[in-house]
Amino acid sequence: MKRKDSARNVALDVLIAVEERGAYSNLLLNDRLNQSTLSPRDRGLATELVYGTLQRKNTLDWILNKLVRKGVHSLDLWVRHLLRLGIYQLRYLDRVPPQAAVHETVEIAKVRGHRGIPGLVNGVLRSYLRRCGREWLLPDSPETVTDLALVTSHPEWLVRRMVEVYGIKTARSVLKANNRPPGLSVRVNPLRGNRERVARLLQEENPQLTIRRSSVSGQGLILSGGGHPVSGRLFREGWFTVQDESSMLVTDLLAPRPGERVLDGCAAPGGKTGHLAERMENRGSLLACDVHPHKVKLIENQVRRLGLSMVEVRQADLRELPGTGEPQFDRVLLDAPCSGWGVIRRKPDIKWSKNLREVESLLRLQEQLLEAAARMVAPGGTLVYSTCTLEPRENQERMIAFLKKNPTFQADSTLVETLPAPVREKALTGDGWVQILPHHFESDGFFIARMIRENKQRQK
Ligand SMILES: C[S@@+](CC[C@H](N)C(=O)[O-])C[C@H]1O[C@@H](n2cnc3c(N)ncnc32)[C@H](O)[C@@H]1O
Repeated sequence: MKRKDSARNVALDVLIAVEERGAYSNLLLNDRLNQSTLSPRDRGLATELVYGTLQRKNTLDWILNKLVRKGVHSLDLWVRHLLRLGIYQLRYLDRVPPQAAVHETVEIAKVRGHRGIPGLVNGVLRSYLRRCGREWLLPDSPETVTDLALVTSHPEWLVRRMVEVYGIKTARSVLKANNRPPGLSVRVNPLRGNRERVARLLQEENPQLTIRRSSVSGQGLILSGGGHPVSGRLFREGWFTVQDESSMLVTDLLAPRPGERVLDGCAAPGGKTGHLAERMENRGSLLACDVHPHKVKLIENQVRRLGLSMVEVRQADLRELPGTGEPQFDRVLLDAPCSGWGVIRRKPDIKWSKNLREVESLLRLQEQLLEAAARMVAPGGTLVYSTCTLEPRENQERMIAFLKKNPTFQADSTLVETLPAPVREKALTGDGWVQILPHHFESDGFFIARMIRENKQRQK
């Protein structure tokens, strides 16, 4: 039988490939959707199935382990994913009638598997429906690590760490927020028009959109309610860029001015590079560097679309950039590679594919990158260090170690005055850094530290 290009088949292909190749779901899904002939509605369903199934893996497996005699891990990889997809629809997707979910899932099993598999799939899904009720109830307000891991569907090691760092109440809010769908926010390009004007034009181009102003960044708009702003003329012509609000705040806090010399040390795919150049009104010098050749092209694409001519894009390891050691930049941004625990709702595979050992290997790289970035900050200049993670060893503890080793830098005490009031109230930490958690503004979790280099070199 020929395989149908359906939303469920696409979702299944992606889920299998994520596990087999350890690749990111968002990239694979984009590729697979681009090759498919799915309608916009089915593309939406495939996307929801992929992210939802990855997000809820723990809870789905808990259910399946009660329904599959030898346990979910005794099944072939593709059958396991197909059953997760089936149960996900039955438990979480109100808009798919249960009979349709069972039928479609069994049809896929018939095409892909031998005789026994459709029967198994049919039996498991029907038995879930039959046994529905108290058996599948989970605590509303879980109190233990095990329950929290099951209810919010995260690995226990991550839940344990979140509870250790933030306490049970905040950890619960973070983990629940990780399961809510991410919003769509865009950054207005002030070189094209101000926020009010771009909001008006976007509304004209997409009448069904609801548009709100961001309370986190003055250039941000939050879009909801449908439409495809990214496929329209305004996007192509560089009037706006899709970017998370917390990520916008990073550049706001570096606050580069027109005419300055600025370095974006880990720049790809270029979200913040474009923002820096916009704030600099395309005047001065901005060097955007990234170590990966294929990612450098992404920065170039961004810069071109936004009509920014001031940016020099360079493929280089920041630690070996010619001129490292010369304090030549007024402002330096280090948006460091990190464990990404602040963006789990966008990339749910992070919680299954990474672990605490990975943090260990990142710590050394972050330290070296920060040392290299710091050497290039001119006296009196500003250094911003940011990550999209919630792990203190990559954030607060990194800062404490850095300031101890580099006494010519200090935390910028004026940060508090420059923060938007809602960020100051929710995300300013006692030691003067910003740690946005995903439930604060329904945006990405981000850590941001701003430091100033002394104007005179310290006498020994
Ligand atoms: C968090 S991402 C940067 C995101 C980017 N600032 C943005 O807003 O679009 C971290 C980046 O650091 C880059 N990177 C990792 N090691 C590096 C190194 N040694 N030198 C320069 N870039 C590096 C990675 O390729 C990755 O693109």
